[in-house]
Amino acid sequence: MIPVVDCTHGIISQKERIYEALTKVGFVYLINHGLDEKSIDHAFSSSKKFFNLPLDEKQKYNKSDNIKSKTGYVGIGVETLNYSVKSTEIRESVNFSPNDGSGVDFDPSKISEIGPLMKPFLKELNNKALEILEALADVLEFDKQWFLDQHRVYEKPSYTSIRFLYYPIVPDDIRNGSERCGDHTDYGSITLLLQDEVGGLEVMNRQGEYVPVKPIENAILVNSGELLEKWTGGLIKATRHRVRTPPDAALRKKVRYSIAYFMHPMHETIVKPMAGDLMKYAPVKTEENTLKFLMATFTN
Ligand SMILES: O=C(O)CCC(=O)C(=O)O
Ligand SMILES: [Fe+2]
Repeated sequence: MIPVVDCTHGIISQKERIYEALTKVGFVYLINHGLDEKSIDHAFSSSKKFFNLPLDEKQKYNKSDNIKSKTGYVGIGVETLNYSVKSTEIRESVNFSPNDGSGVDFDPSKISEIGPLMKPFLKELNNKALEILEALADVLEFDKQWFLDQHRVYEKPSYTSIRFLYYPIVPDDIRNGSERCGDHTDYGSITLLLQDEVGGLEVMNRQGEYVPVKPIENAILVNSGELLEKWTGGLIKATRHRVRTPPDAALRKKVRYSIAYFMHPMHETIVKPMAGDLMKYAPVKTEENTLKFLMATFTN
């Protein structure tokens, strides 16, 4: 169901295929994307070391009560992505942002399990996300610089963040279809997801049915968020997705790790349709729009 695009000759050379996948499915797998595999392995092993710490150690890095901050450790039950249902989602995460403008300084290199290599990795992911956005601008016939100018996230505050996700074993008596991550769309511009081999991610098709996504080793799974849908007047889709425990009995006993890079425009950016149906969405200010989601999904 999810198109696989080989980027051996560069992201830009595959711009039409990437665009087409995001308009039809809202998700696309990129292989041979140029992101260093050693950096990916290192990121996963750091994540495992961190989540293996005792709970009280992890809680020292708790997300601040400042709702405007997206960074820090988020324990089980603190965040519910499907806020219309509010059942506990069995997931932990730890989040870092280049600059979320909250004034909360949460530096990954201060956690010895995560270490100093995380900053260059974040930058690599950021560059990859910018490359994808530039390719999309090209297909949409926007100014080549358009998306780049809205995502200067190292210079100005934004909700751009990297999120290490850990899904512990789900007890057998919990079966609600979205035990690990509730049904949602991402609310930024694009998300780059790296996942281990366990599986469980499901993406909604156009008939409204959930379809499992098969993990592909070292591939980047890209999906478009709400703001890209608005910017393109509905041409590019923000598709619903969730993470459930796999039905396979052996896999159900496995913990799962994934790493997501959420690219958001700068707080100050006003997003309004520039293609497709120009009347479909009212303009939104990025910071306020995202804050609305944070208030709905976090219990603190
Ligand atoms: O862990 C995953 O595979 C997906 C997580 C996700 O969709 C999210 O955090 O927005
Ligand atoms: Fe998501």
